[in-house]
Amino acid sequence: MEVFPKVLVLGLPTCYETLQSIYSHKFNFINPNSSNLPLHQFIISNHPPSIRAILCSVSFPLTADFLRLFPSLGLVVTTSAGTDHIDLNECRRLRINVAGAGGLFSEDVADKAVALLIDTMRKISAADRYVQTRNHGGEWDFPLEMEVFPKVLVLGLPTCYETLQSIYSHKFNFINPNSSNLPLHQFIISNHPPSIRAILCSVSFPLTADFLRLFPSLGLVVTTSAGTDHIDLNECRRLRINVAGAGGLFSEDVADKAVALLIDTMRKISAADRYVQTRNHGGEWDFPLGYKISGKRVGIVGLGNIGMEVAKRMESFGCIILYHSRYQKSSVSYPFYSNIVDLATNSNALVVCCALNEQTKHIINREVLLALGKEGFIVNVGRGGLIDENQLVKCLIEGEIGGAGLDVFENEPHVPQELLALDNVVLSPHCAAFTSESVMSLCELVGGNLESFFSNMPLITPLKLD
Ligand SMILES: O=CC(=O)O
Repeated sequence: MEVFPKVLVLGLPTCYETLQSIYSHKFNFINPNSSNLPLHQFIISNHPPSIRAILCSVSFPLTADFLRLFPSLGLVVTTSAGTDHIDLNECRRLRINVAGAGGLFSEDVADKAVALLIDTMRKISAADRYVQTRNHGGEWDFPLEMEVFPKVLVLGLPTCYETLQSIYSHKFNFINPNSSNLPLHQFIISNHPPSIRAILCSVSFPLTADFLRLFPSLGLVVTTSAGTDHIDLNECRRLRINVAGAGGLFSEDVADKAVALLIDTMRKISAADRYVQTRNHGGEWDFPLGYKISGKRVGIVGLGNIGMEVAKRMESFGCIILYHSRYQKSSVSYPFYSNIVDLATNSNALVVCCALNEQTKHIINREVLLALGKEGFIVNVGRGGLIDENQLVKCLIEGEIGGAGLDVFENEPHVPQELLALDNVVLSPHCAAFTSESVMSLCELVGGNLESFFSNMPLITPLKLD
């Protein structure tokens, strides 16, 4: 055999066994794997100056030092298309020829690339594992979502979510903790928090600083509300997380609801309904009188978009509008009260529709309620925390104010039990913003903000954070 040229085999190429069976009558393959000697000793024992060719796979790095062990080396043949495991500069310097697999594998590698892509996007292997390992007999519940869609974590199950999901699930991979039995924290961990770049939330989920910090790649919070008091905006600013809200989308709907609550409490609409529904004697009607709307002085707390819409509506009922706001507005002629107790003293009804923040928390306290008086009414469509709820309940029970229409509460979804027994109170489950129409518009707005964010375009309703 010594007459056949020596070929040193390194990294045991996949094709070696076949190659050997075909070519061993032409080449003397020197294979370190067939020996127990350490590689270096094996090479020395095979007289390196007699080796003129090396056959190698990608798994063996042919370094300059290694190549220099073979003073007669004239050829390196690698069984790969790539040659990054070979010091080509040294080959050039030592005039060693190099032969690779060229384009031999292109079609096979391309086939595999396509297979991997389809497998990851269509979850072929995951589906196989699912069928192999699932050991219960229930319905198939293999997820459709393709991981290539950007993930959007959904928190507080926004009212518009079902519609949004039906319209946008071909664009976003909505991750909804309510669809899982895992506790929230565990659900989040199982969804790889660094892969989550957007959160969609409702007012009912407090986005605290600690929570936001769970997501190192978070770039967007979209809330389905106009109010943003449930979000730590300072932390969003610090972490450079964009925030998009509903903007003025709901102003008319919320104003309609405020007017409805005011008229309901003053004219006792819900109470009248209860009276007719539950009265079980056949005698005369003896339902108590309500109050005329026209001519009443309506004090608006917070003359923003919603406040302006309430003012417009109540003016058309013949009411006189007064207001309290952070600043006096030069664009309106309604009397401005910088002191809210003075506003209450001069109003028959207060409609609370400002944002909740450190300055406005409990802006309606006992003093304001007493100033409003025994025939005064209050409506809250802002946030529960704007009113000191304990004091409100007390004043209602003690007859210190005439009645209240409440869409919001301090500790939602908790509603103080005492309120349920009162006939001069109208209650609503924080839904002033939502109508069939506004929910459709909200879906478009939320979807538009998500699309803008993921295509690096400006948000439609960005919140100014600085
Ligand atoms: O309360 C609802 C909202 O802020 O939009």
